[in-house]
Amino acid sequence: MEAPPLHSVVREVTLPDGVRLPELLPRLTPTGCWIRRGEGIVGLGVADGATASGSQRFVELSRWWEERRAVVEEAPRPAALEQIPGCGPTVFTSVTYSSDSAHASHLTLPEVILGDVAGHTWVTVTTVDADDAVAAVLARHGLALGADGALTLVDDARDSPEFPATRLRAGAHPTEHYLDAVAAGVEAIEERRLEKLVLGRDAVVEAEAPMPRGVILAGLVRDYTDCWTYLAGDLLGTTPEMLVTVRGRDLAARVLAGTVDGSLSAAEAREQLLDDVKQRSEHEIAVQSLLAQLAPVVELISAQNPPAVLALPNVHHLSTDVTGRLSRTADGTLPPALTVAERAHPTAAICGTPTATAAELIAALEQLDRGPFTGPVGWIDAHGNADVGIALRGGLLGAHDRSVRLFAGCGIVAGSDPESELAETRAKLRPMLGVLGVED
Ligand SMILES: C=C(O[C@@H]1C=C(C(=O)O)C=C[C@H]1O)C(=O)O
Repeated sequence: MEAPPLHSVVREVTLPDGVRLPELLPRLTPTGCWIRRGEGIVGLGVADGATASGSQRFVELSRWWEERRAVVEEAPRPAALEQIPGCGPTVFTSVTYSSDSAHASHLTLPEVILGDVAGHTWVTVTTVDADDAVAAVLARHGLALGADGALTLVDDARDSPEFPATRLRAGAHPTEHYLDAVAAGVEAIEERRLEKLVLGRDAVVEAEAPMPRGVILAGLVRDYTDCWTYLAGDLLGTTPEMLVTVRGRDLAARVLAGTVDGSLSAAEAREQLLDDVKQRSEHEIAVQSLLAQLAPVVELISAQNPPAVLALPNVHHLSTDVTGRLSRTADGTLPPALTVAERAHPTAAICGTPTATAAELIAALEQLDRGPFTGPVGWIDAHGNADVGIALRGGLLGAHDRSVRLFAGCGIVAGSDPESELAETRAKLRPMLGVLGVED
């Protein structure tokens, strides 16, 4: 059966009270979010969507959006907004790290998307029902649009909701399990079974009442300006690592591997990252894995060399930006963003080298369903532009948003010390623990 068309309208607006999008977040209940350095998009409600699992999850999701975006009937867009990526119907997506996960991978097309990019603020309204008026859709999300383009909040939620009391409890395993897993990983590397693997662990934060998603996101946006703050389905966090950005034929990525604590000064961090053989080789493995995996879909690709140091409030990372140009497929089209993401995933930054050996050992040692953690997360618009990050420094909300399962992991190479790696996972949990008001 042919999919019914999607109807979409884009309007240039001023946001309520003339604020920027991040300031509006605490007063919204978003279903999708992607913000960095104060700019991005926030989705409200769900117009349509798809889920998939197993080894064909990328293919199934990608096919669904290719079919859906082909039947979008869009009202003429204001000229100033024609070229803005993420404007118009856009899906938020989260794909699981492993094909074995019990969690679903999904695409979510919000009914309303508020955008604030490059000095433009707009609203995209997408419906399946052609008779669903823009005003009625906006009203469902507490918004009203004046004739002058001023967007207002109808129920006037001036103040952010109270954040409930929270507490931290252990995840699937006690921390000793993580120390043992790292020690076993180092042993496997010393036996030359593999070069590198990434081991993760989880922790759970419970709340006395539902935690307002908009407040969590606003906190992450405020504290981690240089990261991409995301929400897709029940997954939210703030990631510094970009799996793949697609703008037309242009592709970009940011590879991170090699980490020291954020309490070090810039000079100390540079010395311990740039001048350290172990950190540099761990980083190089991750960069090379991405370049090799993307080779079949690019005609040009290059990596920054030497790497830079990315300073975040909680950690410093070795960081390499990659840029390239996508190859056209046999029929002259460009590969869809999710196909490119599937190629790139999993990089050695979140899995290891060789990939298959590392993936097997991760499953055996972590004993954790990572779900969407370390999987692709981001958005894809109807022109095929996309930002797909790696889901790090985040967690998965539980029933009624009264709990969140957090995840953090570390790259293990020859000579890695279990206690230091455990400390590194603590540092990587800090963005979420901070905004959830929990002390580790
Ligand atoms: C796995 C995580 O981070 C990854 C591991 C890194 C490392 O070991 O140095 C650095 C960045 C990420 O690629 C995480 O944040 O949970």
